[in-house]
Amino acid sequence: MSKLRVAVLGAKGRIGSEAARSVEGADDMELVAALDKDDSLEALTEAGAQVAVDLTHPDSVMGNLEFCVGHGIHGVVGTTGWTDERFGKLRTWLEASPGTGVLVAPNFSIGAVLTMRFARQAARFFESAEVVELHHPNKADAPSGTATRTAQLIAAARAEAGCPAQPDATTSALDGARGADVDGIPVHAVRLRGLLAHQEVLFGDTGETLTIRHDSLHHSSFMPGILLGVRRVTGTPGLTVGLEHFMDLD
Ligand SMILES: NC(=O)C1=CN([C@@H]2O[C@H](COP(=O)(O)OP(=O)(O)OC[C@H]3O[C@@H](n4cnc5c(N)ncnc54)[C@H](OP(=O)(O)O)[C@@H]3O)[C@@H](O)[C@H]2O)C=CC1
Ligand SMILES: O=C(O)C1=N[C@H](C(=O)O)C[C@H](O)C1
Repeated sequence: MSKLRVAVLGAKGRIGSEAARSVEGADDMELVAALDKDDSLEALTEAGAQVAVDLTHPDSVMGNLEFCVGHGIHGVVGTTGWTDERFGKLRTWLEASPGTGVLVAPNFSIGAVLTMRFARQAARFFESAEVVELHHPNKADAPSGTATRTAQLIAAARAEAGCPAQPDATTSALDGARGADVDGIPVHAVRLRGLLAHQEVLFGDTGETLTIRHDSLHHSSFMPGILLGVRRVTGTPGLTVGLEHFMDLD
């Protein structure tokens, strides 16, 4: 069987360089392009790339995707910075390119995906919920894409179950002391040398708390998820948000 022709965008970056090595090491894939900032996207079509893995920067990802989708190249996207407006644009491009698929995954690590799933399950049983994400200090965005998604999932599960707003008697606070408000869930971002990517989801109710913690200790934690995304996206036209849709969890 012929190998999947895969390109990596952001191939000199922390995660992109690891992804390029993983694609090269996969028996069913061929790394046909490894591009970084200022490289021409035309190299993707010249190389006949079928899938582009984007691990670049929130400022770059939309331009890359407009090109890829416009040329029928499937996308596997780990880059953060997603908003409803950005998803809207991507959907429009995909509608004009039927057959092309894009996976946007806030986190490719299996443990982080499961953390989000468990947090969603737990959300309706506790009065209070907060998210703390901890990352290396070179990270451009805060809060992390994973923490934002986790908070959105918790908030949606609580709304669906008819949970009231959570208690918080704060009437005076320094700016930022209660974190960012993501759909009513406080999200706190720590940036600390020595860390990679970590998250705690805290739930509390009368007399008990539940903490779900996940730690990515090396960029290798994201690789099985990226390779899974590449294998599945070619048969999944349109937009898929979250690796869980490719993990047969239900
Ligand atoms: N979903 C997931 O599981 C994960 C997602 N991420 C996300 O991936 C992104 C990258 O993270 P990280 O590797 O730490 O960041 P890095 O800054 O180490 O790497 C990004 C690389 O992309 C390059 N780049 C910027 N613009 C373009 C462009 N238009 N085309 C090609 N390359 C470009 C950068 O070049 P230059 O430095 O010159 O700007 C840099 O080499 C972030 O958004 C991060 O949050 C990270 C880990 C896991
Ligand atoms: O920038 C990172 O490093 C990471 N970014 C992603 C995010 O913002 O959630 C995924 C992971 O946390 C690593």
